[in-house]
Amino acid sequence: MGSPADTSKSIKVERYKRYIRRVNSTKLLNASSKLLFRATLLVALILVFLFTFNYPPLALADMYSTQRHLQAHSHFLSSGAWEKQLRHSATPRRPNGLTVLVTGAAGFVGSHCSLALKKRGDGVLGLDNFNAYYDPSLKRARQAMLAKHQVLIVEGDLNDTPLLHKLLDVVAFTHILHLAAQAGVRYAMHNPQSYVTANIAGFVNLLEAAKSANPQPAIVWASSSSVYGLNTENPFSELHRTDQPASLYAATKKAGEEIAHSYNHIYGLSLTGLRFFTVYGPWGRPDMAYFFFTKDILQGKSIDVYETPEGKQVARDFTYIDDIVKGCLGALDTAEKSSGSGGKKRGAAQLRVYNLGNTSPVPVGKLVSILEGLLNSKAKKHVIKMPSNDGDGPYTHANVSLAFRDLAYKPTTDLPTGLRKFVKWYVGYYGLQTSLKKDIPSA
Ligand SMILES: O=C(O)[C@H]1O[C@H](OP(=O)(O)OP(=O)(O)OC[C@H]2O[C@@H](n3ccc(=O)[nH]c3=O)[C@H](O)[C@@H]2O)[C@H](O)[C@@H](O)[C@@H]1O
Repeated sequence: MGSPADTSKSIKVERYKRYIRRVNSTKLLNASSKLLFRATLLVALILVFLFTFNYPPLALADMYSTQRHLQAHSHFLSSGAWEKQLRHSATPRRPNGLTVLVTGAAGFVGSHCSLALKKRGDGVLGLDNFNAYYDPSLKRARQAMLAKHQVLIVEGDLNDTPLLHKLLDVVAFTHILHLAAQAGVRYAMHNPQSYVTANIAGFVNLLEAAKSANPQPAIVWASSSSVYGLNTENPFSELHRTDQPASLYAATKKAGEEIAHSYNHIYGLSLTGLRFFTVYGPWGRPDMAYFFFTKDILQGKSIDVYETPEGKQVARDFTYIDDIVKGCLGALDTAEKSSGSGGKKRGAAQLRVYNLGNTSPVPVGKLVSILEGLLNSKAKKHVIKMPSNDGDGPYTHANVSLAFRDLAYKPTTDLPTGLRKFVKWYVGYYGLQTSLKKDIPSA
């Protein structure tokens, strides 16, 4: 046993040691928390740098797509109610009615077709990504118009694979009317990637989902008159060359036709491509000439009217929307079933391509003079040579005998009649009735 002095000394030594251990461990804690803090700061700085300076489009696009993905997934999770809404919209209200997924349903042709299908008792579910290629508020207005008719549009992208699979799982679609695309001939010079993303990757993604579905739906989709490219035979027939596209837009549509061939061949998907010829009408696309000419004429701004390098007028086979809708419905009604199921081909399936035009080309100068009459305003015309490198062609002219034979397609609206209907809608939609000096003359 030691003396009391020894004991007190050893207690003090022990207390000191504990003190030192505590100090050391606090130092260690401080050091590691400092390290942690610095690491967190570094990670945060790197993230801020990536998002803000380094890859803004990529990082933001990823963020938005993840957000949309999560939104879609949160729909999936609270799925009962959401799935019920999908099924309600997609259920036909007539015996043997079609069950159609319409992609691009908030678009020009998509909204008209969705409404026409719904009105005759078919089930329609829309899909649209509401992108900002042109004023999204017009797309929202079309969506609201469709909602009044119990057509639901799911907000989502063609490239969102889980979403597509989910939609095809929830509803046994008999048909897909695929109209979602990056449209516009000249914009391809400015944003080529958007054409590849929507018209090629998006189309393949849709076909992948459709081929795996059970039952496989039949697919009708929008190709374009622009696939005729440098073809000089006239009027354009489905038998003519389409291997000389004059724009990237045309090339992606032509690629779509070839991709359709391969999915038909490998998986037995029933596929019908429709080559639309410059579609116009109420609820149309603001990026198209007839639409922005109307706006500019009313605002007293000058318009560029193109002529060919040889000084000739350019002409288009302008086709009225109601005629195009009849062609789309005719194609859906005559589409045979896909032959495969669950990704396996069980036999040959239908593969078709049709022109849907008006069979009557009109020079752009004539389009302008019709608008001048309807708007009661003189256009400030600026006639210029067509920019040589923007993919534009001098004229289009459809031979529609195949569509007439197989789809009973027969266009009935001439340009003056169709433009009158467009202008009537335009002044109503934008609330301009009173600014026009006189009423739009009726037919
Ligand atoms: O037929 C088609 O498949 C294509 O029709 C239209 O393309 P486009 O015929 O070029 O339609 P607009 O851009 O409205 O041009 C119509 C006419 O006006 C002319 N134009 C265009 C713009 C302009 O400022 N001035 C002008 O005279 C064009 O050369 C063309 O002859 C659509 O924009 C495409 O999405 C569609 O695929």
